Amino acid sequence: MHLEQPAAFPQRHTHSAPAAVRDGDGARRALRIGLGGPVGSGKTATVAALCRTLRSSFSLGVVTNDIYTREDAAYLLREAVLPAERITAVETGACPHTAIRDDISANLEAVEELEETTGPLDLVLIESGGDNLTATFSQGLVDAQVFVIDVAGGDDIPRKGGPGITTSDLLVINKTDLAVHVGCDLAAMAADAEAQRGPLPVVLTSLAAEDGVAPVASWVREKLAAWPQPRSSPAASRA
Ligand SMILES: Nc1nc2c(ncn2[C@@H]2O[C@H](COP(=O)(O)OP(=O)(O)OP(=O)(O)O)[C@@H](O)[C@H]2O)c(=O)[nH]1
Repeated sequence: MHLEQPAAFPQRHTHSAPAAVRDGDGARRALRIGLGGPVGSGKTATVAALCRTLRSSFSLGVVTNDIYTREDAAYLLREAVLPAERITAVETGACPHTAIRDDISANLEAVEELEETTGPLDLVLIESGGDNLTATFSQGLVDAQVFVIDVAGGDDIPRKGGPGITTSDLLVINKTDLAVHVGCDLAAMAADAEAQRGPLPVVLTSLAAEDGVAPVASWVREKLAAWPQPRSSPAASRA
């Protein structure tokens, strides 16, 4: 889904960081993808579905962010989407965006520890706590970011803009199965999103459907294919 970029299209400031794929020892590090978006839009459900879809092909790790709890990590552990040692939680104790943008040290530590203890990993998914439309990840923390909104939040959300909607590397409009129940015009919502994003991709998902995460998984596979260095053995990440 693409439209030509409007003349007044805002400058991107959160796009993929240049690939710094080697750590201090010259070893390859995992691709880091951040998932942000409003409360309840389906971030954890997307992470869970991505793990189930990709875990047989890639070596995965997950870092979740919650304000006061470890609920998202607990959910992923209960669902056994990955072995327990591959899922870790950061309690932000403040607005979620602080920990993914302003002071990323706790998240960076969590990612690095995951890689040290369970690596080499191909991909680390970092889920932000639910926040508003302004929350984006620091380029120092992630290589690419996905912004998840949902139809139940209102079909005018793409028109409201904000950096997650206009500049994320992938915009996911989730819960399309609910569109009919909340009177959402999916085509208009997608068109508004495309108008805001110019050439940046938008996908529609329903995680209630079997393999509903497929469009996001395809995008992640493309990112992984473009990530330098050979893949490590996927066997260790199988749940
Ligand atoms: N009908 C429907 N429900 C969904 C879909 N995706 C997620 N949900 C449900 O929406 C609720 C919230 O999903 P989560 O994945 O926890 O949302 P989240 O963005 O991680 O929420 P926070 O971490 O609290 O911000 C859960 O009850 C999910 O089962 C979908 O595509 N369709």
